[in-house]
Amino acid sequence: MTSIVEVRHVSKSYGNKQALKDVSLSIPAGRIVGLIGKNGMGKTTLIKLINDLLTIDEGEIRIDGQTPGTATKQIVSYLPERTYLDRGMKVKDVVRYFADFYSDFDTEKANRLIKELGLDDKMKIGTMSKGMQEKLQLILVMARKAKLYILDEPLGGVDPATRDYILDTILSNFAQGATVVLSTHLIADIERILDEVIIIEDGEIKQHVDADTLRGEQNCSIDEYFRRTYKW
Ligand SMILES: Nc1ncnc2c1ncn2[C@@H]1O[C@H](COP(=O)(O)OP(=O)(O)OP(=O)(O)O)[C@@H](O)[C@H]1O
Repeated sequence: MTSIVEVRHVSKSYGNKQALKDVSLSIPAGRIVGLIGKNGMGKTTLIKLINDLLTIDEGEIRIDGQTPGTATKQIVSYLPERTYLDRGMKVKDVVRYFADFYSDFDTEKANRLIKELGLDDKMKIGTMSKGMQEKLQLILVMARKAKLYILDEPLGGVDPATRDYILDTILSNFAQGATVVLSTHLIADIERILDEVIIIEDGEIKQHVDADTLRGEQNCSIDEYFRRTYKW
């Protein structure tokens, strides 16, 4: 299987806090991969390195064979942990902005999802709740025809009833053959969509397994296994 993300012996520190310790992993193309770990374990740091938002101390990363940078940003659609949308803009203006900025952005799809998820395109970002802003951000990210979608805590501020809807939106909207990496500590909610699970603890990769294999071997859900093994 060809891999879309290769991380080789990557370490990263903030001052004297080592956030990632000699991390190596390979993510095959076409899979939905969960990056699972408790708060502060290094998920966002790894995701930011993949997105060229932080510099690597040691090791190397390749996205579709290339070092993270301008070229990889063309093929990676990234949902950051925090909302970054301009509060003064209306939903429809943000959609236009994305369409101008990304050549792979599908305006029709974005507008359809905005309707489906019950958002009003005339609303100003600043008047929307945090959960509504998160939904909009996810729509914008999923409306790109990217090779790789990286979603940092996509369910963060969304109510439980909406989570399934969001997951279905992810499932039914990523481009054919693309890869989705999503980070979360809410395993129970997302495990049904995962092909692979990467467990990160204290900046180290503890396990990288096929979701069905893990469930079969352990005879329980990934959520149960994770709670039992990592004292969740
Ligand atoms: N800018 C920073 N300066 C100093 N330490 C940082 C900084 N950003 C992260 N850290 C530390 O690095 C470690 C990993 O943080 P990171 O944000 O990658 O974790 P995470 O798994 O994404 O957590 P969460 O689920 O809470 O978002 C934590 O101990 C955190 O305190």
